[in-house]
Amino acid sequence: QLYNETVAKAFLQFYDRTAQVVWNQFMEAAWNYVTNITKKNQEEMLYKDVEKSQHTLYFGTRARLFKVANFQDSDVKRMLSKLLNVDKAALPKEELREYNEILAYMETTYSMAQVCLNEGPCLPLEPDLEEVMATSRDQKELLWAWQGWRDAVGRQLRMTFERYVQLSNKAAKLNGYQDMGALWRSTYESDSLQEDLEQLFQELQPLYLNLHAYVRRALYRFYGPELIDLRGPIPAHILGNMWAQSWVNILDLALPFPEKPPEDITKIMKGQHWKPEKMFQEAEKFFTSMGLLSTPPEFWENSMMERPTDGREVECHASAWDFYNGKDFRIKKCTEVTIKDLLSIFHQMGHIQYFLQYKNLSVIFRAGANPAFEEAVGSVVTLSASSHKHLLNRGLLSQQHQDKEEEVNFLMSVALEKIAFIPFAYLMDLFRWKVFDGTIEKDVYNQEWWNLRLKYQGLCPPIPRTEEDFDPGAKFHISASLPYIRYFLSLVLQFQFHEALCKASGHMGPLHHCDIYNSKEAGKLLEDVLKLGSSKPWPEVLEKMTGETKVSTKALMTYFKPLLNWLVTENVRQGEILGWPDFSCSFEERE
Ligand SMILES: O=C(CCC(O)(O)[C@H](Cc1ccccc1)NC(=O)c1ccccc1)N[C@@H](Cc1ccccc1)C(=O)O
Ligand SMILES: [Zn+2]
Repeated sequence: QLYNETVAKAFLQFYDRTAQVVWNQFMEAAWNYVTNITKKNQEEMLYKDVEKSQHTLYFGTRARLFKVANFQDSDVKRMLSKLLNVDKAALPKEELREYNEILAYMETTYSMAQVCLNEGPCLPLEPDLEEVMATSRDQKELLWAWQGWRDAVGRQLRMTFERYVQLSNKAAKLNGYQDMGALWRSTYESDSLQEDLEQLFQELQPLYLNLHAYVRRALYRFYGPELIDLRGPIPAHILGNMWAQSWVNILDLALPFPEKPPEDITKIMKGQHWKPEKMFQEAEKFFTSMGLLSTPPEFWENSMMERPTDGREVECHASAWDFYNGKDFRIKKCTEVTIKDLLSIFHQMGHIQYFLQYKNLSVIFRAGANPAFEEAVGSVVTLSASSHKHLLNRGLLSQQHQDKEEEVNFLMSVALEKIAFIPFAYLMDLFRWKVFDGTIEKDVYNQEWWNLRLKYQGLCPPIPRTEEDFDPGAKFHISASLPYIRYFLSLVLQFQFHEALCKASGHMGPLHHCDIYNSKEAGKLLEDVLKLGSSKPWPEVLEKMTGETKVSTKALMTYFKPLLNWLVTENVRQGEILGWPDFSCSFEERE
């Protein structure tokens, strides 16, 4: 019959050839916009976005005509099924234009926002406000930055976000989904995703609750009873991060053995005159040391490695870019010379490596096995890169070995980054899924956000919040309409990958001692997984890497076992209460 498998193959080749051109043009226009935010560049990007949507819709509607049921080739069937979801391209022309303008407005408001001192300079988020949140120990100054950022971003986005939700759900329904949350979850090709996620979260609760109780005690020692209730939630502005998603910046207040502080790697990097380019070279070297692919010249010519000094407005939130021509790959980052930014560059270079490995696939398959795989690749490398063994080997540490107490200090620093992150990464999309499915209605957005922040993270706002505020909008991914559950899943996956890659590299001994640098065996295992892109269902890809078909918290628990033992002992010794039975967020100065 007319639309048979042979025709389908020709149809898909035609799609592939045209998509590369249309997507490349859109990526160029989007890049020009985020690295030079002007009205003209926004218009150009919106125009290219419409062209991309027209292309998507043309092929999406025609893909539907094929009766794939009796097709033989599984790749052809998988490619056609991926074309069926046209996302926002399903919207009528006028509403698509409005939707794209809303997306650009929200992301630009976030990227351009600043908080101004009474008389004097206005501070952007990166690096200034993040620096205040990381280093200030004056809770009034922390409150100034925390509240100022939410006034400058969240409050501005509130109304627009309501319209964004309507149009998102309309687009989702036009694609056959209940709401946009259902469309986002469909990328994981699992009919038990939400239950599986809840299970993973429950397995990790003991670790988080012990860390939360221990950190609350440390903050109590420093800020006193007027700020901290030892049986209650922790105020969200004193955890070293604008969103309290990572607590590593208050390691100095929470160090298990303060008489054995870790070396300050940022200071060592500055002492060795590290520059952003060297940081990118260091990250690339890690991948090539494993026999993986190096970056092409275009990467070094076209990336934006530092915030421009010519007055251009840019989006500083780091990202990696595939220009879908098999040659042009870039990172955009406002790099500062710090260990935090070095590890962030490893994460971005992980995205680049994925691009390089799957660049010869059809554009339809040029994505991760699932979005969590994309995020886990770079993060798994940071687990090795931040190990004592690796930093010593790369000349970023001088102390030869760690004793037991220094090891606990090290594991605490990793836990303040990774374990503190668990409930935050989980609730980000719990919130948005409920907003999309209508469980959370627009007149209670902010109080429902803080209900989730209390329930999952055990946090309180430092000052009363109202429905004039829109605190979720103060986080990049919500202003940029970027799903977040990928980071929760990536957190578990990266330890599962780490265990598999360490085993392949022949590592013996504790998981947190492993460094896969220079391991060609680990590189081969990673390469075989990355070059599949999204051509196979992700459980098959996971099995290829780890031998398991299910995401498992076992490796993560193994990695942190020594720390959990120490934490439980310490919390029992202090008589800590796990959790926050005093659940009220009281604001008056405690008597
Ligand atoms: O947002 C990021 C890093 C940026 C990114 O690499 O994940 C970036 C996000 C982004 C930005 C703009 C447009 C699209 C996505 N993702 C990528 O650059 C990316 C992702 C998939 C494929 C290709 C590129 N990390 C998250 C979570 C995180 C990750 C790792 C450590 C700490 C925290 C955060 O900061 O809250
Ligand atoms: Zn990422």
